[in-house]
Amino acid sequence: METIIEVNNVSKAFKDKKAVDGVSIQVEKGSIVALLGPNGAGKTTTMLMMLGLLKPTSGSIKLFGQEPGSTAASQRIGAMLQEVSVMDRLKVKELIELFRSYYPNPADTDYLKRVSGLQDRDMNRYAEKLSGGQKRSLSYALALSGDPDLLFFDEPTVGLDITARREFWKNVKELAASGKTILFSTHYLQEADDVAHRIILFNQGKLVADGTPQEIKSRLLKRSVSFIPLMPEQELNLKLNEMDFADNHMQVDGRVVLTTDNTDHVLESIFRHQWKVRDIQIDSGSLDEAFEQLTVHEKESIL
Ligand SMILES: Nc1ncnc2c1ncn2[C@@H]1O[C@H](COP(=O)(O)OP(=O)(O)OP(=O)(O)O)[C@@H](O)[C@H]1O
Repeated sequence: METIIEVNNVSKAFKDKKAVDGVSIQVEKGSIVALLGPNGAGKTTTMLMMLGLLKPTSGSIKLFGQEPGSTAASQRIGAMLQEVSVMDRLKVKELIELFRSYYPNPADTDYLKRVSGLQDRDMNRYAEKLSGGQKRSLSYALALSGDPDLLFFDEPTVGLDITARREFWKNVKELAASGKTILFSTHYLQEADDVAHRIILFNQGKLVADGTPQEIKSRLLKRSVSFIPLMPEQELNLKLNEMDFADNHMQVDGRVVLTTDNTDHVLESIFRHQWKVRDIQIDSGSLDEAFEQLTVHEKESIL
């Protein structure tokens, strides 16, 4: 596997505020990686350092083995950042041609039009006259204009309607399947889960989890086993206190609910010790709730 991005113990401080704190990341060719985290977690700052637009306070970053910001690295990357700022007094087609001219092997203009959803009529409009959604389409076309090997998208779907969002991710998956590497930031676990091969979870400048969506979800998700008890209160309490595999238990609407990492162990224990219960159910907690809880706890790590 070819390593495309290498981030080694990088920190970034703004005055006395540590925006990014000791982050290390390696990204392999052809992967789609989500930087996930709440507002202010350090995702954009990390991305700007990878792009060479901000210098780390400490640590090092390499793209394709080169310094971020170097010509060798810049010619192989494209980016769509949160702030869509386009040059005034240039028409859409002029901007696209200008960007294409920066790269040794630019993408075909018709391809850029097609994947970005820009219409023929948009090509002769001044960029500053475009709607918010159209500016984003232009920004996407510009990010792809150099046919880059590595793409950065900072919250790319904010403001897009459902159809545009679906189209965007379909195209991103095709890009990855053709060998491009994609890094995007998002606030939404669901979006990261739907699209990314790997999720890197940020909180308060730190990397708090890194794994496949399945791994991240199984770490975030607490499951529960619940049942209606058919034994006296005293016996039930005794049994609950002896149960090793549950993190905690509570009673809700006549049901006993045991929260656990391992429902198999809890079930096995219930059957082995012949608990008198009925209507056993297994449930998953809400992913969004778990994610929210994880990211509000300062410095908590699930690595
Ligand atoms: N230029 C700057 N000067 C001072 N502080 C900054 C600067 N840029 C970012 N920060 C601070 O660094 C922290 C991380 O910000 P960053 O924009 O990287 O987070 P984020 O995860 O991208 O958040 P969001 O999802 O809201 O974009 C925040 O506390 C932010 O206020």
